[in-house]
Amino acid sequence: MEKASSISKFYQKSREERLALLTERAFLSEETAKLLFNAKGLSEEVANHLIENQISQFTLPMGVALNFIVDGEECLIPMVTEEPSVIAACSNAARFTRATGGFKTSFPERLQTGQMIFYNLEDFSEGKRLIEQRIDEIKQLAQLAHPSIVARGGGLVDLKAHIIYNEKDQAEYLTVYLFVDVKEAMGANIVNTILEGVTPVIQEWLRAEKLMSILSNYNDRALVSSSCSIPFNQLATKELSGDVVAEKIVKASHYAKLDPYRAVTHNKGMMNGIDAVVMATGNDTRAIEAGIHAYAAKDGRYQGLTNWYIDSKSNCLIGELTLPLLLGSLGGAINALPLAKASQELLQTHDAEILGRIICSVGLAQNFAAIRALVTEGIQKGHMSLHASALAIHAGAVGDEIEAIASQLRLLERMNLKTASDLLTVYRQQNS
Ligand SMILES: CC(C)(COP(=O)([O-])OP(=O)([O-])OC[C@H]1O[C@@H](n2cnc3c(N)ncnc32)[C@H](O)[C@@H]1OP(=O)([O-])[O-])[C@@H](O)C(=O)NCCC(=O)NCCSC(=O)C[C@@](C)(O)CC(=O)[O-]
Ligand SMILES: NC(=O)C1=CN([C@@H]2O[C@H](COP(=O)(O)OP(=O)(O)OC[C@H]3O[C@@H](n4cnc5c(N)ncnc54)[C@H](OP(=O)(O)O)[C@@H]3O)[C@@H](O)[C@H]2O)C=CC1
Repeated sequence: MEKASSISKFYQKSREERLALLTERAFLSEETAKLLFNAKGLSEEVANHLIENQISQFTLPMGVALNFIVDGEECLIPMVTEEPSVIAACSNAARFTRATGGFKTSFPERLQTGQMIFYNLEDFSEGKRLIEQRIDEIKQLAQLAHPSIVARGGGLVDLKAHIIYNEKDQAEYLTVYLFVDVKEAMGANIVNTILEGVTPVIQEWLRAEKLMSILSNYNDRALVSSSCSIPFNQLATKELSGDVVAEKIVKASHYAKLDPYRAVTHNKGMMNGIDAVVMATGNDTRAIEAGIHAYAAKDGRYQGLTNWYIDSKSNCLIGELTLPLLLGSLGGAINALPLAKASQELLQTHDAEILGRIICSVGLAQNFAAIRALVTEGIQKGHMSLHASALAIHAGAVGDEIEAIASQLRLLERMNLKTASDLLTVYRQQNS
């Protein structure tokens, strides 16, 4: 069967049928499908050795978003999240892009950043000049500090020295930034190892005090971009024509550049998708979140990160997103988490750069889904109908009761815990 990520009404199938379909379409081996079907959490020793003071395991649901084409490749998106409607929205959004070939990405460079911070220099400008004149020596020091990453074709690629001024505009620190090709890793440990090897020598050169050496999660030397185009005729609703919906989406994207109150929620919607895939692939969600939100404030004001505009020649709505995304396909906890490797199989890639391209596309799709709903029917219709099951469970429904109560909740004008509990009481009386 052709390897297509578009599988209609996938959500109406059982978990077993879904996994069988993904195996049939060669997105999963039989063995990995079995692992996913039977997964009951980490082994005791893994859980006990991954973190400190371990007392239990906290599991979250794992799903898959459909309909994605990224750089011409059909791919399924594993997502770990507790939030209803995120995966449905992501799948729905990707559907809109298929007619024009899905998402196209670019990833010009992927360098991890580290910084060494010095103070109490005699002459800050002289110190800066000294660093700039001895770049080759610093590269050799970096290679000595971590020879194996150089053997893998990586290592220190670039560096810069900046004088950091204080509020009184006085030179107070000299910071040396290193930019390292960390190959398939996210590279925090790699860069920190290089920094600890290089810093003492540079400190001697500068005859300065060292404040600290640490990688930076502000990865502006690992910027990935994704874009998509959606024909107006796909955007029409019962009430609004496609071009009007397109214009409202453009306005929603523009407004998120002007008002931080909206920008934060706009980006949170995008992060619903990004975090879910970062988590599913065993990557460091905190590092990714910190870097992306900092990048959203790069121009001095926190802004929405997606750009939506109209191409009147093609009558399409165009979406673009550029993000700092430095993920690993190995290293950290990735190799210790069996489902992280299963996620790579689903994504059909073990390449950290391609993972970044896909995740950027997921962020763009997730944002489209949210703002399209917001400027048309509103978010509650889709979101709450999928939230109904969570409400039914919260009310105490189990087994068949969950869908029985959820389907009744979806018919109501408003649903909440009280209506769910009342429905469950009646349902149990009728079925006892
Ligand atoms: C929820 C939908 C998709 C329904 O939208 P719909 O048009 O009623 O869905 P449909 O029944 O026509 O189905 C369309 C496709 O959606 C998917 N889909 C549809 N239903 C399911 C389901 N149960 N399970 C899995 N997938 C589902 C599926 O791919 C389906 O294709 P098909 O299988 O029919 O070929 C739509 O209303 C929507 O996208 N709403 C947006 C909801 C959203 O964005 N949720 C994210 C969390 S809220 C959030 O992001 C925070 C926010 C909003 O504040 C961000 C911000 O402010 O920017
Ligand atoms: N602020 C932050 O974000 C921080 C994050 N961390 C944590 O650091 C971890 C990530 O650091 P990272 O350096 O990626 O982790 P690891 O040190 O776990 O993985 C990198 C190592 O993997 C080995 N390796 C094997 N094949 C490759 C390959 N193809 N490309 C690159 N490396 C390869 C290399 O070791 P060798 O060459 O010796 O075989 C390399 O040093 C995460 O757990 C993160 O949470 C830690 C500190 C701060």
